[in-house]
Amino acid sequence: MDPSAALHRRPAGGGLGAVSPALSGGQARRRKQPPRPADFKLQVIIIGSRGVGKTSLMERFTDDTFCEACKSTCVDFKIKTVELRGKKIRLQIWDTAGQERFNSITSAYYRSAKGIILVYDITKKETFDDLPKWMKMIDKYASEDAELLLFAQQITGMRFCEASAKDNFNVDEIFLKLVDDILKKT
Ligand SMILES: Nc1nc2c(ncn2[C@@H]2O[C@H](COP(=O)(O)OP(=O)(O)OP(=O)(O)O)[C@@H](O)[C@H]2O)c(=O)[nH]1
Repeated sequence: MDPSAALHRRPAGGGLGAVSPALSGGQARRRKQPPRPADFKLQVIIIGSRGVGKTSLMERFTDDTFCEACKSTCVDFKIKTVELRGKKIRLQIWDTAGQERFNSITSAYYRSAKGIILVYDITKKETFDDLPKWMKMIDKYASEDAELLLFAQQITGMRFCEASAKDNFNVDEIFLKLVDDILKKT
């Protein structure tokens, strides 16, 4: 089941904020309001070579945690809801494997992504040298209107962001910038 489906289910019989006429005023006031449903659901995918910090980036953003020795990922996702431009946006963030042998699995997640974060590690030149390979994957599998954000280095036509999942530096800003750019297009 798509885990995002539950969020869009409205309460039966009356929509947002409706209370049963059988409840007295006091009871109605005490009753917890259902959370406002999200205005948008967006999928963001994080790609890049092995060990560049994709999982760390996702976990810092979604759970505000940092793992010193993360296990290598195949595919995983986390949810985070953010508010931006007066809209509530439910982000489904997909963390993918850096290992090439998983490309046939991870490529299936590109198509539905509205935002792509391509990560490399400024201390590992080989992860920079791999960028053309990732760009080819994007060209081949991603939607043409997906917003792309390169994480750590200036490349013509893309924005530049440096961040650290460990020090919690710039992580929220990166995700919110990407979502803001997606919203501007909707
Ligand atoms: N010092 C430092 N280490 C980091 C940072 N981000 C991640 N790491 C470390 O780098 C290692 C790899 O991080 P991961 O988040 O697992 O990398 P990944 O890109 O998801 O790896 P794969 O799933 O194998 O592709 C881990 O040991 C992290 O603790 C950072 O900002 N600073």
